[in-house]
Amino acid sequence: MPRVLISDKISPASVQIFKDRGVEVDYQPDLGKDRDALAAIIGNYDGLAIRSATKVTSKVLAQAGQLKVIGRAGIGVDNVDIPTATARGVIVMNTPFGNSITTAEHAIALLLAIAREIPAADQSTQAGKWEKTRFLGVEITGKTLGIIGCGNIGSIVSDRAIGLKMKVIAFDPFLSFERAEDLGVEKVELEELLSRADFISLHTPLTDRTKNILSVDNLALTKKGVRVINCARGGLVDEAALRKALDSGHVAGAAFDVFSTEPATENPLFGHPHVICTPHLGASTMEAQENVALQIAEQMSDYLVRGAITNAVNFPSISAEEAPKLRPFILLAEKLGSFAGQLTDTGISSVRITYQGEVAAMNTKALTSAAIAGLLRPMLADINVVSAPVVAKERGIVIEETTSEADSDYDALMTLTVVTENMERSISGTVFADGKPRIIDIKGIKIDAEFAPSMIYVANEDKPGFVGRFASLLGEAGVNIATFALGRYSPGGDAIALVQIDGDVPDSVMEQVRALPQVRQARPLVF
Ligand SMILES: NC(=O)C1=CN([C@@H]2O[C@H](COP(=O)(O)OP(=O)(O)OC[C@H]3O[C@@H](n4cnc5c(N)ncnc54)[C@H](O)[C@@H]3O)[C@@H](O)[C@H]2O)C=CC1
Ligand SMILES: O=C(O)C(=O)COP(=O)(O)O
Repeated sequence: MPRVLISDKISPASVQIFKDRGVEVDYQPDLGKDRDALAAIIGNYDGLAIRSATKVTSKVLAQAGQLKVIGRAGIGVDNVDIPTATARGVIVMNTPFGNSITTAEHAIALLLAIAREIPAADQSTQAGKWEKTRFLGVEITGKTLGIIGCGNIGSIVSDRAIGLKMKVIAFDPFLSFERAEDLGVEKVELEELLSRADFISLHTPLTDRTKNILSVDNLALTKKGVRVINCARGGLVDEAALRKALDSGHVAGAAFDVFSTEPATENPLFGHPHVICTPHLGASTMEAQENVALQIAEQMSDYLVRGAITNAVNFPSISAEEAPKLRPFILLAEKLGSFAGQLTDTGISSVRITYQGEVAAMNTKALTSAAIAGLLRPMLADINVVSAPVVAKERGIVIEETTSEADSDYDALMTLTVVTENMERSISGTVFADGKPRIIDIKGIKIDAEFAPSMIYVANEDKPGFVGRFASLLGEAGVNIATFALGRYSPGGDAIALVQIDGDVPDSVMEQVRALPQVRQARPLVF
């Protein structure tokens, strides 16, 4: 009988679901906080059910010899080392929608609480002070709410705020104008949001692009008297800079549920009279906890007992028989998607995926899902291969799939074309006999390169001198080139370089590369 450890405060209702489905359960809701204790016993379990307190690090995973599945009763899986879990063949599942309404309601509660200083007024009143003139709040009717990240939770917050007669503006590069119109929100750029919003509420995942999205510079662009609400992830706001802006009176208030270090026992925001803090309570309602607990217990049992995969963030739903043949193509699809996603900064209107040769006869639905998940992952919180097409559709992205078993230069060829408001870019790849995915064409330019953990993509003019100067720049910065692939349309025409490097490339070096006269675009890529 498979064994599952529950190491966080997940509703005990989940225990019965596991038992009813033939899974043995060990309910130790406080264990997750102690990484050493978790690492000491994790080797005995096939499944681990968690919320956000358990940190599933590579050290914990190294001891998890028989672990097959990690189930997150909630949305964010940033407390799980997913690359390591994936490398160890451990499926990571979440419950992408079970607590979104509850979290949106918490953001609205904080918005009202900070507008009327309810916690401070409560404390003062219960201390017998009756300070009626101290607490002069602001009305929210007619005020502008700026939503940063208008996905599941951001769109529910928008809906509730519109109900409260607020004007909602949203910055989200992946929000289509049609979807914004349906939601009744005005899609704007970040700078405009910062300059117009009376309240700002954050609802993005924490990624390289969203880290410190409210930085010292961006806070300086906000309207005097703005109030900031963060119910998404700590790290989206520079907390020290926000404290300074509160101290100077530029920012009138802040309400935070999440912090850059959790549990937050000390924080720059603590102690300010116009700050409200809650201890990561966004998802903490009876209803949401019941939803996510029952859902995760069902999903994990289905996998452990029947091999069915639902809501996995690191694997598509596929049967046991087709898995070995499909796996390298799933990897190819994810990487082609990831390549395109990392190069795309504006809203995507459509994606075309063409399968030629032997891949056309495979489970192209799973492959397309994997490609879309790879494409959207740089922008979306923990998107999974099952929900990727639905999420894309919700965002107004049209997906076209074409299959042709006719011969091409390759036994199997997959081409992904991304269309945005102002450009179209395609990339093709195949899987070689060694089982490794390879890039063979970018924007119609032939190239031959493997995907590597750290790469630099350059689009340039095919003029003498570029390769030498580019390589010298990297060399002078101590960046070692592992492989170097070049391609071009025609002599002197558009060209690309795809370079595999050891380690990361500093931003300053990328700036210098972009400044080379022949360079049109240069991006670091990670796979
Ligand atoms: N406080 C709490 O207890 C809870 C917090 N959360 C957190 O809330 C966040 C949002 O969750 P969902 O709405 O379910 O995620 P989602 O994936 O549905 O939405 C995220 C949105 O952020 C947008 N986005 C990504 N990068 C962006 C950027 N650079 N600038 C602007 N927008 C960007 C995406 O396009 C997407 O629409 C996650 O971080 C999640 O972990 C979720 C549940 C409970
Ligand atoms: O679902 C999420 O992303 C959350 O942040 C909720 O976290 P929690 O389960 O309350 O520890």
